[in-house]
Amino acid sequence: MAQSSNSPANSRVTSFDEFTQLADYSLMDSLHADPDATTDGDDHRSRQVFSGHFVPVTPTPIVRPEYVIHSKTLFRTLGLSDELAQDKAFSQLFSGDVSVAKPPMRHVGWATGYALSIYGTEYTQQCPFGTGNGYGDGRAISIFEGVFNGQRWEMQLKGGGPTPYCRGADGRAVLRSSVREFLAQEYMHALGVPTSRSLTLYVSKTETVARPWYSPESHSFDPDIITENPVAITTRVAPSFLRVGQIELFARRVRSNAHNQALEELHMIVQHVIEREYKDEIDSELAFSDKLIELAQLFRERLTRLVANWVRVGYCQGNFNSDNCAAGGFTLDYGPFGFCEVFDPQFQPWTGGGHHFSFFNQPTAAEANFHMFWSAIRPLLEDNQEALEKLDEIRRGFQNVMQTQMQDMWAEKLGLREFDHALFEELVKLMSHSEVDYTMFFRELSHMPENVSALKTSFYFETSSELDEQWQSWLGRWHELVKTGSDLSATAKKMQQVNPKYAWREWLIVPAYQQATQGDYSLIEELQEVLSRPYDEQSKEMEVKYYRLRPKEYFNSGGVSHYSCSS
Ligand SMILES: Nc1ncnc2c1ncn2[C@@H]1O[C@H](COP(=O)(O)OP(=O)(O)OP(=O)(O)O)[C@@H](O)[C@H]1O
Ligand SMILES: [Mg+2]
Repeated sequence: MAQSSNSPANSRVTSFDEFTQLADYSLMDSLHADPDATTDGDDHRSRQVFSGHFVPVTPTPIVRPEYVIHSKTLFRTLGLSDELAQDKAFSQLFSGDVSVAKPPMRHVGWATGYALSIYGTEYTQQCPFGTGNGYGDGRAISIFEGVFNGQRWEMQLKGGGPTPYCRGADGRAVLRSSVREFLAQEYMHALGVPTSRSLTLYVSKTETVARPWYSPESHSFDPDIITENPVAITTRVAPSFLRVGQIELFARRVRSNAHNQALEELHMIVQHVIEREYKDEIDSELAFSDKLIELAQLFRERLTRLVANWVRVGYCQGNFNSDNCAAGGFTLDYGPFGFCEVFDPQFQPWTGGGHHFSFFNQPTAAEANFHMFWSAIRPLLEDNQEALEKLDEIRRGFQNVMQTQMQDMWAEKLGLREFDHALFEELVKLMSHSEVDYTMFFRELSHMPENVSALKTSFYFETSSELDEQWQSWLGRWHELVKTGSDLSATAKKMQQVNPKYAWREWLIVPAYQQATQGDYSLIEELQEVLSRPYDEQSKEMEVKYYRLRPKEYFNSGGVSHYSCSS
């Protein structure tokens, strides 16, 4: 990738001063700031934001911050030395105190507004003003945009205090959800699934907020107690945090003729999406209408591939609304997520999510988001019938492309050259009947067993001899098909590269954030380590500890098998 002309090469950044030198706001400066905002960003009250692409706002630092963890992997990618994570000024900055910033870095961060569509239906009720003008980053504040080794990244605090979009809430995130988000982002990256990344995590030693949650050993569906939780700030990093909902917000303003710059602001934000997320793939010489066609094509490709990847690794985004759908086609918002343990196509860990966002419904949820994206960029082509037709064709083709991505993914997971419909249908039935552990089952299958007995370590349910026979015959047919590919050991090896050994198991994450509340971060570190190499066999000790079926007591267990989004 080309080195940006005004950024120094940063082979290794060892000091805070060097870090701040990498700030570069040239792209975001091309956008409109909210004309009603104070320039020093100190207005944190919930209010309507009528125009502009972002609101300058300062974060509110957490009180007495303490370092918990940083991502060594991401630090390496960015060229930051590990020591920086515990540097005084760096720690202050990423626990919300932007006053330490030195030019060219700025003392003010920014939050963005976005619209919300749930499963393709537009909502404004979530906005306290009923207009949609008060909905957006309520507790996410970007504080840095810069170029690291030629690549542009944005850094965003989550839990950095209220913004005008806070809707009267505290703008905070609790330690529990911050630990989950921190670990899950890096786990997804290690699995090879496009995602926002984790930079750092700091917790307050004294500041707490109250949230509904589950009492110990609760079987309640909804939270049954209110608990005080330490507040924390995780910083996430991505090429941008532009969401489908953001493009929608500007398109809605065009439709309602909200102000006379509405169409221009929509144009600008879409141009910005191209610049930030698709620059390397879209020829800058193309006419804008052709760029839009390319953008739609590329986003469809990324989104369908993303969702196929989610299903491959057992990930469920329990609230896949357009405001949680990154325009760059990567995973965003690790609140209502979970990973499927006991195989269930309708798995949905988030109690507020409903069936439509369950595990196997994700392709349909993605299509609804793509639909909103398509209808949001359409006004930009209104005077170009030919381009509109091309765009509509891309929209119509979503389902086919999605299906192909899913079938290719299943074929890969099963070590087959081609997807086999009958074999797959039968497998889904058997996996459901035997209540298999999704991750362990495919991992065991990657060792090419001839006999069903070898798969039973992944079963939660004692199978009948009849079911065993069905498995045996399925295995026979599978082996026949596998044989038509390359040699068995090469296939096994390939399968082990798409079927992870180490899964996200919520009951193994819970103790990590609980111990962190007591100031012990060792389990978080251990999890970071195990989850950074999910396809490797790792040590016997790690296998015994982490390659395990979920124990009985964690079924139907509030905060473990299901949870509300009290984050
Ligand atoms: N404690 C809070 N204070 C202010 N706003 C909040 C708070 N919790 C959630 N929100 C806002 O409510 C909306 C819905 O919450 P949701 O859980 O999807 O988001 P999130 O997890 O905070 O954000 P993101 O999508 O940025 O990861 C978001 O716009 C979010 O900014
Ligand atoms: Mg969200």
